[in-house]
Amino acid sequence: MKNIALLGATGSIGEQTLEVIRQHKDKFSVFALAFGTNAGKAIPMIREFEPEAVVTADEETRQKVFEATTHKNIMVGSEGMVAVAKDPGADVFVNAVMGSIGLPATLEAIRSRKRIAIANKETLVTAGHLVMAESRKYDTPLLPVDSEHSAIFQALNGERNEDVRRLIITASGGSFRDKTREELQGVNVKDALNHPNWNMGAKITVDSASMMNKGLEVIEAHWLFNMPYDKIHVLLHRESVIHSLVEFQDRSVMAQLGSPDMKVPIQYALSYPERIPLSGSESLELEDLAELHFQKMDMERFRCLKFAFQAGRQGGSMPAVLNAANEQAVAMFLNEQISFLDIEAFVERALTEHNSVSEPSLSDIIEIDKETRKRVERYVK
Ligand SMILES: NC(=O)C1=CN([C@@H]2O[C@H](COP(=O)(O)OP(=O)(O)OC[C@H]3O[C@@H](n4cnc5c(N)ncnc54)[C@H](OP(=O)(O)O)[C@@H]3O)[C@@H](O)[C@H]2O)C=CC1
Ligand SMILES: CC(=O)[C@@H](O)[C@H](O)COP(=O)(O)O
Ligand SMILES: [Mn+2]
Repeated sequence: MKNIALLGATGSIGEQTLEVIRQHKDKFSVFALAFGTNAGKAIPMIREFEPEAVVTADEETRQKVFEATTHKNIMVGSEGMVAVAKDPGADVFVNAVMGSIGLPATLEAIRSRKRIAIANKETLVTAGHLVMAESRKYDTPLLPVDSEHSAIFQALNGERNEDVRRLIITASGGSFRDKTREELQGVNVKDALNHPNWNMGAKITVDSASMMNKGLEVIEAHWLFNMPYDKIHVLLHRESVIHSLVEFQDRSVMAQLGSPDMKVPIQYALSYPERIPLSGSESLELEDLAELHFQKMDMERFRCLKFAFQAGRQGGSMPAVLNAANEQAVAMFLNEQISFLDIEAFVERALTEHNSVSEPSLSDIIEIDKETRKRVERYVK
Protein backbone atom coordinates (compact mmCIF):
# COMPACT_ATOMS: atom_id res chain seq x y z
CA MET A 1 0.00 0.00 0.00
CA LYS A 2 1.32 3.46 -0.94
CA ASN A 3 0.25 6.29 1.37
CA ILE A 4 -0.16 9.51 -0.54
CA ALA A 5 0.27 13.12 0.57
CA LEU A 6 -1.60 15.20 -2.00
CA LEU A 7 -0.98 18.94 -2.31
CA GLY A 8 -3.63 20.75 -4.35
CA ALA A 9 -6.39 18.21 -3.63
CA THR A 10 -9.25 20.52 -4.64
CA GLY A 11 -7.74 21.38 -8.03
CA SER A 12 -8.04 19.76 -11.44
CA ILE A 13 -5.03 17.46 -10.96
CA GLY A 14 -5.94 16.90 -7.29
CA GLU A 15 -9.46 15.70 -8.08
CA GLN A 16 -8.19 13.41 -10.85
CA THR A 17 -5.55 12.00 -8.50
CA LEU A 18 -8.30 11.15 -6.02
CA GLU A 19 -10.24 9.47 -8.83
CA VAL A 20 -7.19 7.27 -9.58
CA ILE A 21 -6.85 6.44 -5.86
CA ARG A 22 -10.59 5.64 -5.67
CA GLN A 23 -10.12 3.09 -8.47
CA HIS A 24 -7.19 1.37 -6.72
CA LYS A 25 -8.00 1.28 -3.01
CA ASP A 26 -5.95 -1.94 -2.73
CA LYS A 27 -2.81 -0.07 -3.86
CA PHE A 28 -3.16 3.54 -2.72
CA SER A 29 -4.49 5.35 0.33
CA VAL A 30 -4.59 9.03 1.28
CA PHE A 31 -2.26 10.10 4.09
CA ALA A 32 -2.71 13.88 3.76
CA LEU A 33 -4.82 16.34 1.80
CA ALA A 34 -3.58 19.91 1.37
CA PHE A 35 -5.52 22.61 -0.42
CA GLY A 36 -6.10 26.36 -0.46
CA THR A 37 -9.45 27.81 0.58
CA ASN A 38 -12.10 25.69 -1.13
CA ALA A 39 -13.51 24.12 2.04
CA GLY A 40 -16.75 23.25 0.23
CA LYS A 41 -14.88 20.88 -2.07
CA ALA A 42 -12.41 19.64 0.54
CA ILE A 43 -14.86 18.64 3.29
CA PRO A 44 -16.48 15.74 1.34
CA MET A 45 -12.98 14.61 0.31
CA ILE A 46 -11.87 14.52 3.94
CA ARG A 47 -14.98 12.56 4.89
CA GLU A 48 -14.46 10.08 2.06
CA PHE A 49 -10.68 9.50 2.29
CA GLU A 50 -10.18 10.05 6.06
CA PRO A 51 -6.60 11.39 5.81
CA GLU A 52 -4.29 11.47 8.85
CA ALA A 53 -3.47 15.12 8.14
CA VAL A 54 -5.16 18.09 6.47
CA VAL A 55 -3.54 21.38 5.43
CA THR A 56 -5.42 24.55 4.53
CA ALA A 57 -4.07 27.84 3.17
CA ASP A 58 -5.37 29.97 6.04
CA GLU A 59 -6.83 29.96 9.55
CA GLU A 60 -10.37 30.82 8.42
CA THR A 61 -10.50 27.75 6.14
CA ARG A 62 -8.95 25.62 8.90
CA GLN A 63 -11.81 26.67 11.20
CA LYS A 64 -14.46 25.80 8.58
CA VAL A 65 -12.95 22.36 8.06
CA PHE A 66 -12.67 21.77 11.80
CA GLU A 67 -16.31 22.69 12.40
CA ALA A 68 -17.50 20.39 9.63
CA THR A 69 -15.28 17.38 10.30
CA THR A 70 -13.78 17.77 13.83
CA HIS A 71 -10.54 16.52 12.26
CA LYS A 72 -7.80 16.56 14.90
CA ASN A 73 -4.79 17.30 12.71
CA ILE A 74 -5.42 20.36 10.55
CA MET A 75 -2.37 22.47 9.77
CA VAL A 76 -2.04 25.78 7.94
CA GLY A 77 0.07 27.25 5.13
CA SER A 78 3.52 26.41 3.83
CA GLU A 79 4.59 25.10 7.27
CA GLY A 80 1.72 22.64 7.20
CA MET A 81 2.73 21.42 3.73
CA VAL A 82 6.35 21.06 4.90
CA ALA A 83 5.23 19.05 7.96
CA VAL A 84 3.30 16.68 5.72
CA ALA A 85 6.26 16.42 3.32
CA LYS A 86 8.53 15.33 6.20
CA ASP A 87 6.09 12.92 7.81
CA PRO A 88 7.29 9.30 7.57
CA GLY A 89 3.62 8.23 7.34
CA ALA A 90 3.55 9.28 3.67
CA ASP A 91 5.39 7.29 0.98
CA VAL A 92 4.33 9.36 -2.01
CA PHE A 93 4.24 13.14 -2.32
CA VAL A 94 2.11 14.61 -5.11
CA ASN A 95 2.68 18.30 -5.78
CA ALA A 96 -0.42 19.55 -7.62
CA VAL A 97 -0.79 23.01 -6.14
CA MET A 98 -1.00 26.03 -8.38
CA GLY A 99 2.16 28.15 -8.45
CA SER A 100 5.50 28.05 -6.67
CA ILE A 101 3.98 27.90 -3.14
CA GLY A 102 4.82 24.18 -2.79
CA LEU A 103 8.58 24.61 -3.34
CA PRO A 104 9.80 24.31 0.30
CA ALA A 105 7.57 21.26 0.86
CA THR A 106 8.84 19.59 -2.32
CA LEU A 107 12.44 20.03 -1.15
CA GLU A 108 11.55 18.44 2.21
CA ALA A 109 9.73 15.54 0.56
CA ILE A 110 12.83 14.85 -1.55
CA ARG A 111 15.01 14.92 1.58
CA SER A 112 12.60 12.43 3.19
CA ARG A 113 13.14 10.15 0.16
CA LYS A 114 9.48 9.90 -0.78
CA ARG A 115 8.29 9.09 -4.28
CA ILE A 116 7.78 12.51 -5.83
CA ALA A 117 5.01 12.85 -8.42
CA ILE A 118 5.41 16.36 -9.76
CA ALA A 119 2.58 18.04 -11.63
CA ASN A 120 3.59 21.50 -10.51
CA LYS A 121 5.91 22.99 -13.13
CA GLU A 122 6.36 26.34 -11.35
CA THR A 123 8.48 24.64 -8.67
CA LEU A 124 11.01 23.42 -11.24
CA VAL A 125 10.99 26.67 -13.20
CA THR A 126 11.62 28.72 -10.07
CA ALA A 127 14.25 26.56 -8.44
CA GLY A 128 15.16 23.68 -10.76
CA HIS A 129 18.83 23.84 -9.76
CA LEU A 130 17.97 23.39 -6.05
CA VAL A 131 15.32 20.72 -6.61
CA MET A 132 17.50 18.62 -8.91
CA ALA A 133 20.55 18.97 -6.63
CA GLU A 134 18.50 17.59 -3.72
CA SER A 135 17.05 14.89 -5.97
CA ARG A 136 20.59 13.71 -6.82
CA LYS A 137 21.88 14.09 -3.27
CA TYR A 138 19.05 12.06 -1.73
CA ASP A 139 18.79 9.68 -4.67
CA THR A 140 15.09 10.57 -5.04
CA PRO A 141 13.95 10.76 -8.65
CA LEU A 142 11.07 13.01 -9.71
CA LEU A 143 8.26 11.26 -11.58
CA PRO A 144 6.62 13.70 -14.02
CA VAL A 145 2.85 14.12 -14.11
CA ASP A 146 2.76 16.90 -16.72
CA SER A 147 1.54 15.09 -19.85
CA GLU A 148 4.46 16.11 -22.11
CA HIS A 149 7.07 15.20 -19.50
CA SER A 150 5.39 11.91 -18.73
CA ALA A 151 5.52 11.19 -22.50
CA ILE A 152 9.23 12.03 -22.66
CA PHE A 153 9.91 9.99 -19.51
CA GLN A 154 8.21 7.00 -21.15
CA ALA A 155 10.03 7.51 -24.48
CA LEU A 156 13.36 7.68 -22.64
CA ASN A 157 12.76 4.47 -20.73
CA GLY A 158 15.95 2.37 -20.92
CA GLU A 159 17.77 4.92 -23.13
CA ARG A 160 21.00 6.79 -22.43
CA ASN A 161 20.88 10.57 -22.10
CA GLU A 162 23.85 11.03 -24.48
CA ASP A 163 21.94 9.19 -27.25
CA VAL A 164 19.21 11.85 -27.34
CA ARG A 165 19.32 14.28 -30.24
CA ARG A 166 16.21 16.33 -29.35
CA LEU A 167 13.23 16.43 -27.06
CA ILE A 168 10.17 17.53 -29.05
CA ILE A 169 7.47 19.02 -26.83
CA THR A 170 4.04 19.34 -28.41
CA ALA A 171 1.77 22.35 -27.84
CA SER A 172 -1.93 22.53 -28.65
CA GLY A 173 -1.73 26.30 -29.16
CA GLY A 174 -4.37 26.96 -26.50
CA SER A 175 -7.57 28.98 -26.77
CA PHE A 176 -6.21 31.64 -29.14
CA ARG A 177 -4.11 29.56 -31.50
CA ASP A 178 -6.02 30.76 -34.59
CA LYS A 179 -5.99 34.43 -33.68
CA THR A 180 -3.54 37.02 -34.97
CA ARG A 181 -1.76 39.34 -32.52
CA GLU A 182 -4.14 42.13 -33.54
CA GLU A 183 -7.13 39.93 -32.69
CA LEU A 184 -5.63 39.22 -29.26
CA GLN A 185 -6.24 42.83 -28.26
CA GLY A 186 -9.95 42.21 -27.86
CA VAL A 187 -9.97 38.88 -25.99
CA ASN A 188 -11.41 38.44 -22.50
CA VAL A 189 -11.09 36.02 -19.58
CA LYS A 190 -13.98 33.82 -20.69
CA ASP A 191 -12.39 33.37 -24.13
CA ALA A 192 -9.01 32.55 -22.58
CA LEU A 193 -10.50 29.86 -20.34
CA ASN A 194 -11.94 27.98 -23.30
CA HIS A 195 -9.11 25.48 -23.95
CA PRO A 196 -9.73 23.32 -27.05
CA ASN A 197 -8.49 20.00 -25.62
CA TRP A 198 -7.99 20.04 -21.85
CA ASN A 199 -10.16 20.93 -18.87
CA MET A 200 -7.66 22.42 -16.40
CA GLY A 201 -7.32 25.03 -13.66
CA ALA A 202 -7.68 28.69 -14.66
CA LYS A 203 -4.01 29.69 -14.35
CA ILE A 204 -2.60 26.92 -16.56
CA THR A 205 -5.41 27.47 -19.09
CA VAL A 206 -4.40 31.12 -19.46
CA ASP A 207 -0.74 30.00 -19.68
CA SER A 208 -1.70 27.68 -22.54
CA ALA A 209 -3.36 30.57 -24.36
CA SER A 210 -0.28 32.80 -23.96
CA MET A 211 2.10 29.88 -24.72
CA MET A 212 3.76 30.54 -21.36
CA ASN A 213 2.69 27.02 -20.40
CA LYS A 214 4.99 25.67 -23.11
CA GLY A 215 7.74 28.05 -21.99
CA LEU A 216 7.46 26.76 -18.43
CA GLU A 217 7.44 23.20 -19.79
CA VAL A 218 10.68 23.82 -21.74
CA ILE A 219 12.41 24.87 -18.50
CA GLU A 220 10.76 21.96 -16.67
CA ALA A 221 12.14 19.53 -19.30
CA HIS A 222 15.60 21.10 -19.11
CA TRP A 223 15.76 20.25 -15.40
CA LEU A 224 13.89 16.93 -15.34
CA PHE A 225 15.85 15.39 -18.21
CA ASN A 226 19.15 17.27 -17.82
CA MET A 227 18.87 18.50 -21.39
CA PRO A 228 20.47 21.70 -22.82
CA TYR A 229 18.03 24.22 -24.29
CA ASP A 230 19.46 23.73 -27.79
CA LYS A 231 18.15 20.18 -27.68
CA ILE A 232 14.59 21.17 -26.73
CA HIS A 233 12.20 21.85 -29.58
CA VAL A 234 8.52 22.88 -29.47
CA LEU A 235 6.03 21.77 -32.10
CA LEU A 236 2.47 23.00 -32.58
CA HIS A 237 0.13 19.99 -32.65
CA ARG A 238 -3.53 20.93 -32.40
CA GLU A 239 -5.03 17.62 -31.30
CA SER A 240 -2.95 16.88 -28.13
CA VAL A 241 -2.82 13.22 -29.12
CA ILE A 242 0.96 12.94 -29.42
CA HIS A 243 1.95 14.09 -25.96
CA SER A 244 5.64 14.59 -26.87
CA LEU A 245 8.52 12.87 -28.69
CA VAL A 246 12.20 12.07 -28.35
CA GLU A 247 14.52 11.96 -31.34
CA PHE A 248 17.68 9.90 -30.91
CA GLN A 249 21.10 10.25 -32.58
CA ASP A 250 20.19 7.61 -35.16
CA ARG A 251 17.11 9.74 -36.12
CA SER A 252 14.74 7.21 -34.64
CA VAL A 253 11.81 8.97 -32.97
CA MET A 254 9.85 7.63 -29.99
CA ALA A 255 6.49 9.21 -29.14
CA GLN A 256 3.81 8.60 -26.53
CA LEU A 257 0.21 8.89 -27.68
CA GLY A 258 -3.18 8.72 -26.02
CA SER A 259 -6.53 10.48 -25.73
CA PRO A 260 -6.07 13.70 -23.73
CA ASP A 261 -6.70 12.46 -20.17
CA MET A 262 -4.53 13.55 -17.25
CA LYS A 263 -5.51 10.48 -15.20
CA VAL A 264 -3.14 8.46 -17.42
CA PRO A 265 0.10 10.31 -16.50
CA ILE A 266 -1.09 10.80 -12.90
CA GLN A 267 -1.63 7.08 -12.47
CA TYR A 268 1.66 6.20 -14.16
CA ALA A 269 3.57 8.44 -11.74
CA LEU A 270 1.87 6.63 -8.83
CA SER A 271 2.16 3.07 -10.13
CA TYR A 272 5.54 3.28 -11.93
CA PRO A 273 7.16 0.99 -12.99
CA GLU A 274 3.92 -1.01 -13.02
CA ARG A 275 1.13 -0.27 -15.50
CA ILE A 276 -2.30 -0.88 -14.03
CA PRO A 277 -5.81 -0.68 -15.55
CA LEU A 278 -7.58 2.68 -15.66
CA SER A 279 -11.31 2.58 -16.15
CA GLY A 280 -13.28 5.50 -17.57
CA SER A 281 -10.41 6.50 -19.82
CA GLU A 282 -10.91 6.24 -23.57
CA SER A 283 -8.76 4.13 -25.89
CA LEU A 284 -7.13 6.05 -28.69
CA GLU A 285 -8.74 4.81 -31.90
CA LEU A 286 -6.44 6.10 -34.61
CA GLU A 287 -8.84 5.17 -37.40
CA ASP A 288 -11.41 7.58 -35.90
CA LEU A 289 -9.01 10.50 -36.21
CA ALA A 290 -9.31 12.03 -39.64
CA GLU A 291 -5.87 13.64 -39.45
CA LEU A 292 -3.21 15.00 -37.13
CA HIS A 293 -1.74 18.47 -37.65
CA PHE A 294 1.78 19.79 -37.07
CA GLN A 295 3.05 23.32 -37.48
CA LYS A 296 6.30 25.19 -36.85
CA MET A 297 6.19 27.36 -33.74
CA ASP A 298 6.23 31.10 -34.41
CA MET A 299 8.21 32.76 -31.59
CA GLU A 300 7.01 36.28 -32.48
CA ARG A 301 3.36 35.27 -32.44
CA PHE A 302 3.89 33.46 -29.13
CA ARG A 303 6.37 35.78 -27.43
CA CYS A 304 6.09 34.20 -23.97
CA LEU A 305 7.76 31.08 -25.37
CA LYS A 306 10.65 33.22 -26.60
CA PHE A 307 10.99 34.88 -23.16
CA ALA A 308 11.03 31.48 -21.47
CA PHE A 309 13.82 30.16 -23.71
CA GLN A 310 15.77 33.38 -23.06
CA ALA A 311 15.26 33.23 -19.28
CA GLY A 312 16.12 29.53 -19.19
CA ARG A 313 19.34 30.07 -21.15
CA GLN A 314 20.31 33.06 -18.97
CA GLY A 315 19.69 30.92 -15.89
CA GLY A 316 20.38 32.21 -12.35
CA SER A 317 17.31 33.94 -10.98
CA MET A 318 15.84 34.81 -14.40
CA PRO A 319 13.45 31.81 -14.57
CA ALA A 320 12.19 32.65 -11.04
CA VAL A 321 11.41 36.19 -12.26
CA LEU A 322 9.73 34.86 -15.40
CA ASN A 323 7.52 32.64 -13.26
CA ALA A 324 6.68 35.16 -10.53
CA ALA A 325 5.91 37.92 -13.06
CA ASN A 326 3.71 35.53 -14.99
CA GLU A 327 1.87 34.27 -11.87
CA GLN A 328 1.16 37.84 -10.79
CA ALA A 329 0.15 39.02 -14.27
CA VAL A 330 -2.15 36.03 -14.86
CA ALA A 331 -3.83 36.61 -11.47
CA MET A 332 -4.44 40.25 -12.46
CA PHE A 333 -5.76 39.20 -15.88
CA LEU A 334 -8.15 36.73 -14.23
CA ASN A 335 -9.30 39.60 -11.95
CA GLU A 336 -9.92 41.65 -15.08
CA GLN A 337 -7.38 44.29 -14.00
CA ILE A 338 -5.22 43.97 -17.11
CA SER A 339 -5.59 42.83 -20.71
CA PHE A 340 -4.39 39.51 -22.12
CA LEU A 341 -1.48 41.13 -23.99
CA ASP A 342 -0.41 42.93 -20.79
CA ILE A 343 0.63 39.53 -19.43
CA GLU A 344 3.53 39.16 -21.86
CA ALA A 345 4.34 42.89 -21.70
CA PHE A 346 4.64 42.74 -17.89
CA VAL A 347 6.72 39.57 -17.98
CA GLU A 348 9.08 41.14 -20.51
CA ARG A 349 9.42 44.31 -18.43
CA ALA A 350 10.06 42.38 -15.20
CA LEU A 351 12.80 40.36 -16.90
CA THR A 352 14.41 43.51 -18.32
CA GLU A 353 14.40 45.24 -14.92
CA HIS A 354 15.89 42.33 -13.00
CA ASN A 355 19.62 41.99 -12.24
CA SER A 356 20.16 38.26 -12.31
CA VAL A 357 21.64 36.48 -9.29
CA SER A 358 23.66 33.39 -10.17
CA GLU A 359 23.05 30.20 -8.16
CA PRO A 360 20.28 31.77 -6.02
CA SER A 361 19.61 30.10 -2.67
CA LEU A 362 16.10 29.19 -1.48
CA SER A 363 15.87 32.41 0.54
CA ASP A 364 17.12 34.47 -2.48
CA ILE A 365 14.41 32.87 -4.58
CA ILE A 366 11.66 33.49 -2.04
CA GLU A 367 12.76 37.15 -1.80
CA ILE A 368 13.03 37.61 -5.60
CA ASP A 369 9.64 35.97 -6.08
CA LYS A 370 8.02 38.41 -3.60
CA GLU A 371 9.78 41.47 -5.05
CA THR A 372 8.82 40.54 -8.61
CA ARG A 373 5.15 40.08 -7.73
CA LYS A 374 5.09 43.50 -6.01
CA ARG A 375 6.87 45.12 -8.96
CA VAL A 376 4.40 43.69 -11.47
CA GLU A 377 1.49 44.87 -9.30
CA ARG A 378 2.93 48.40 -9.51
CA TYR A 379 2.95 48.30 -13.34
CA VAL A 380 -0.84 48.67 -13.23
CA LYS A 381 -0.80 51.57 -10.82
N1 LIG B 1 -4.76 20.70 -14.78
C1 LIG B 1 -3.99 20.02 -15.59
O1 LIG B 1 -4.47 19.26 -16.45
C2 LIG B 1 -2.49 20.15 -15.51
C3 LIG B 1 -1.89 20.87 -14.48
N2 LIG B 1 -0.53 20.91 -14.37
C4 LIG B 1 0.10 21.66 -13.28
O2 LIG B 1 -0.43 21.19 -12.04
C5 LIG B 1 -0.54 22.24 -11.10
C6 LIG B 1 -2.00 22.34 -10.64
O3 LIG B 1 -2.81 22.68 -11.74
P1 LIG B 1 -4.40 22.60 -11.68
O4 LIG B 1 -4.80 21.35 -10.95
O5 LIG B 1 -4.89 22.82 -13.05
O6 LIG B 1 -4.73 23.88 -10.80
P2 LIG B 1 -6.09 24.27 -10.08
O7 LIG B 1 -6.17 25.75 -10.11
O8 LIG B 1 -7.23 23.49 -10.60
O9 LIG B 1 -5.84 23.79 -8.57
C7 LIG B 1 -4.87 24.38 -7.79
C8 LIG B 1 -4.81 23.75 -6.43
O10 LIG B 1 -3.83 24.45 -5.66
C9 LIG B 1 -4.45 24.88 -4.44
N3 LIG B 1 -3.83 26.12 -3.99
C10 LIG B 1 -3.83 27.30 -4.61
N4 LIG B 1 -3.19 28.22 -3.86
C11 LIG B 1 -2.81 27.58 -2.73
C12 LIG B 1 -2.13 27.97 -1.55
N5 LIG B 1 -1.73 29.24 -1.36
N6 LIG B 1 -1.88 27.05 -0.60
C13 LIG B 1 -2.29 25.77 -0.77
N7 LIG B 1 -2.94 25.33 -1.87
C14 LIG B 1 -3.20 26.23 -2.82
C15 LIG B 1 -5.91 25.07 -4.80
O11 LIG B 1 -6.70 25.09 -3.63
P3 LIG B 1 -8.14 25.84 -3.51
O12 LIG B 1 -8.78 25.75 -4.86
O13 LIG B 1 -8.79 25.06 -2.44
O14 LIG B 1 -7.87 27.25 -3.12
C16 LIG B 1 -6.12 23.84 -5.66
O15 LIG B 1 -6.25 22.70 -4.85
C17 LIG B 1 -0.05 23.51 -11.83
O16 LIG B 1 1.30 23.70 -11.54
C18 LIG B 1 -0.23 23.15 -13.30
O17 LIG B 1 0.68 23.85 -14.13
C19 LIG B 1 0.29 20.26 -15.27
C20 LIG B 1 -0.26 19.55 -16.30
C21 LIG B 1 -1.68 19.46 -16.51
C1 LIG C 1 -2.40 18.52 -19.91
C2 LIG C 1 -1.12 19.21 -19.86
O1 LIG C 1 -0.08 18.63 -19.67
C3 LIG C 1 -1.12 20.68 -20.07
O2 LIG C 1 0.09 21.26 -19.62
C4 LIG C 1 -1.28 20.85 -21.54
O3 LIG C 1 -0.05 20.65 -22.10
C5 LIG C 1 -1.82 22.16 -21.88
O4 LIG C 1 -1.94 22.26 -23.25
P1 LIG C 1 -1.08 23.21 -24.17
O5 LIG C 1 -0.30 22.33 -25.08
O6 LIG C 1 -2.15 24.01 -24.83
O7 LIG C 1 -0.21 24.08 -23.30
MN1 LIG D 1 1.59 19.95 -20.06
